[in-house]
Amino acid sequence: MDRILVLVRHGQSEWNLKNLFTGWKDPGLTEKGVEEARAAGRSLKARGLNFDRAFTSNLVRAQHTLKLILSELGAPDVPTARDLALNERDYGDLCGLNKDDAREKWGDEQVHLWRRSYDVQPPGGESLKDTVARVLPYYIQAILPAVLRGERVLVAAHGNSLRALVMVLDGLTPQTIPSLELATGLPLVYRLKPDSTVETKEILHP
Ligand SMILES: O=C(O)[C@@H](CO)OP(=O)(O)O
Repeated sequence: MDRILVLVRHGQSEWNLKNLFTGWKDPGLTEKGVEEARAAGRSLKARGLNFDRAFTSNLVRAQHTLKLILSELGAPDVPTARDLALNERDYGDLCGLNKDDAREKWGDEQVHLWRRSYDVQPPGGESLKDTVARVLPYYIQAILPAVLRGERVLVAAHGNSLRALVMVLDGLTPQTIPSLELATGLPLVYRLKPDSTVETKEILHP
């Protein structure tokens, strides 16, 4: 039985392009983001992958990415669940600020801690640890059972909600997680063992 789990970060958003902290704000994809999502669909197709079930967040950039991928695969009607458990990390008071302006104001090191550390919370927002605490229960209750039933599952979500998931899947630690960056629109293809650990992982480049 195949236990396929594919994770894709949404394509470039309007606020990624403007270099703004985004979090739970809801900008759409740029033209480049649309093209990245289509390219992700094409690489999944070229790899012979199709899906029985999909999961996404309640933010449009992830939903639109999923829609474009499924349309490239010629499978627009794959049953899809949307849940805010998969939303981007809430960046709190940083939302809408330019990341370079934030570095000028608070320094590179502090901004890096807010963006990439495991447990430093941005003001009013969620740390990655907080994000893991909502993504992981949803993964265990909703996503993993489908994968273990043999359904091929696609998850279209966000940089930090997926870093939370990859941290668990890849067994990364609070010390090693800061160096994990997920590119927009690059599918991570996991094949799981029956005990839900990772058998193989592959990154699909266009
Ligand atoms: O702004 C955000 O919400 C995220 C993702 O774009 O940014 P970062 O990569 O800094 O965590």
